Amino acid sequence: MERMQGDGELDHVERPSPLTDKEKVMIQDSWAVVFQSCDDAGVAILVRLFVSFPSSKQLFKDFKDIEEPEEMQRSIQLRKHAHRVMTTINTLVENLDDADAMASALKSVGRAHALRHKVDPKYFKILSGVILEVLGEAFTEIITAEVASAWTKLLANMCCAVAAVYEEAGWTKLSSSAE
Ligand code: HEM
Repeated sequence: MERMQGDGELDHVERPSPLTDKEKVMIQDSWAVVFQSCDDAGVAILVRLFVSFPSSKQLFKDFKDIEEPEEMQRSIQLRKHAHRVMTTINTLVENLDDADAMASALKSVGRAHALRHKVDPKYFKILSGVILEVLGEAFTEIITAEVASAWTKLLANMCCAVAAVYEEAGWTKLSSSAE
């Protein structure tokens, strides 16, 4: 059964305060460990997303009808997307001090998902929660409450930037609420 989810309306995305230097270091240090298992961690995150929020897999033609997590894990399309998600997060982490580089990475992700893939922006918010959940479980020693709160800020910034790109691209509530 689908877990509860936000309504994903673009005007409800609040921009968090900027990351402090201490938070940036916590993000970089924890990511250095997580990124060593880039593909495994990425697949675990996406499988959790698609199991907990089945409506989020409807746009992936190769596995939209698959329900078994073990079978999902074997999907090349899922693995490819997991890799893309993780490498984009890596770009964000590498550019925490370069707002333009971060904005440009998120602009291309936002435009592709809004215009080409027609992904409801609410899934970016949902994915952020799933990332925190899975990393918190898999890296208990590393993702302390303080580190998790720094990540929450970074992911909220990501959702905010993506929402702004969706708005710019003319995404309408009509298509975002159709479910
Ligand atoms: C941090 C978040 C995400 C990143 C960095 C990301 C990254 C990407 C990239 C780089 C592509 C290929 C883009 C292109 O066509 O030029 C892609 C494709 C796609 N993404 Fe995402 N994505 C994210 C979140 C999501 C979410 C939340 C969904 C939906 C639940 C989603 C659904 C799709 C779909 C349906 C495609 C096209 C099919 C495919 O390439 O397999 N993405 N994504």
